[in-house]
Amino acid sequence: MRRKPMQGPSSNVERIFVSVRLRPLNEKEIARNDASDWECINETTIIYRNNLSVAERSMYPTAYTFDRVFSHDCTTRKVYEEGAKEVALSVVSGINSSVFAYGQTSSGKTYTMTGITEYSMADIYDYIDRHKEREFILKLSAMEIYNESVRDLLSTDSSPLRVLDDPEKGTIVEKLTEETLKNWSHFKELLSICEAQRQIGETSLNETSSRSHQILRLTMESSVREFFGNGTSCLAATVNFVDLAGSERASQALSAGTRLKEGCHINRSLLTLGTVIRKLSKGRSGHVPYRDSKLTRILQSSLGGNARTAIICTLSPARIHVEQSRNTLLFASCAKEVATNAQVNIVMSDKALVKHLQRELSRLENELRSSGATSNISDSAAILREKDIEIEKVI
Ligand SMILES: Nc1ncnc2c1ncn2[C@@H]1O[C@H](COP(=O)(O)OP(=O)(O)OP(=O)(O)O)[C@@H](O)[C@H]1O
Repeated sequence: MRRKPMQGPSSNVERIFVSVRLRPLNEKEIARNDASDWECINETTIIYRNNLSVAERSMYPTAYTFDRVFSHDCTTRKVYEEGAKEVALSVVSGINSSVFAYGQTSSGKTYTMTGITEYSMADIYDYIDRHKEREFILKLSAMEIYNESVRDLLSTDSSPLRVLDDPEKGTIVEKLTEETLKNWSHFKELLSICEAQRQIGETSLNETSSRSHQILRLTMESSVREFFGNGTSCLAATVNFVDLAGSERASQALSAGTRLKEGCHINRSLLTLGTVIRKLSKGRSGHVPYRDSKLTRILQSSLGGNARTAIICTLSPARIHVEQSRNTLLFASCAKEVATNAQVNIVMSDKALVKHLQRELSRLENELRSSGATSNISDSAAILREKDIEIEKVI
């Protein structure tokens, strides 16, 4: 069955929802007597508490405001409820969405995204339970971008996958496994496969530091049960859960050899992500270099395209990381200026499309008859001819 995505009636320009999550000092930092320099003073503002020198004061702000900030004692449940849920659950209404975690190594990206992915999935299953009148199909794929090469996290074959441009679907990852989810435990089983496959490296900053970008992608299709499989139209959308690798400089992680090479690639992808976000934050004029990295190519529609997007920027409170924390907040400040334009995605089967076009055809015929006007007759006849040709093409 050839399927044609159609734009739904609702289209919605909105900004990326940006939040900041401050983690508590960890045991090592406490043992080192590290000071905690950042404080969330209300639900939207985070401040730098340490005294700035005169020179610093002219260079750095002391207060930063976002859609939401989460202090060190906030639970991941709260971060999900107030920083990601609305965006992630758009998928049930046929709207593409993405939730990203951005921040330096050991700032809490994986900690945050693991919780958010599970809470979102639990809510999606809950939604399915409450909508017995609809039939749902959930498909999961998972990929890792490591040293600018894309790997399937649901396959034991670790050969790199090609990223291609498809005229209908946009950027696609060739041969990426897409598992149809049977139930919650199947989902958990697939998650543990991903976890085992993900490249784990050890750096001086975070003992289980992830050196790769991970994208978990859930595709959800749904249609009214009565008409399911009858060539009717359905809602279809994807939600991406993106756990980025650490944004720190390779040198700060005392990297060498392999780690250094990884660091460069990680930074190249994140550098491009930063450039794309910076360009988009200044409006849409000029070239946006999505194609300069695999990460931005694959996530292009989530960055200023047909998707709702939430970014959670994770922050270490320790004084030693102040430079990285400021970089993260700078990225977050740019991201909150970026607008996306999410639409409801209705996928039509050929049969449904023919029906839709036939209805359109008779609507135009009626309009033509009732108007009785002669001046527009040739235009209208041309439109009808076009519709006829379209119908012939899909039959
Ligand atoms: N908000 C938090 N509360 C308690 N512990 C946290 C919090 N955030 C992170 N941690 C702990 O800090 C450590 C580092 O977190 P995590 O692995 O999520 O960092 P990361 O940003 O994903 O790092 P990397 O980029 O290296 O993957 C983990 O042991 C995690 O359990």
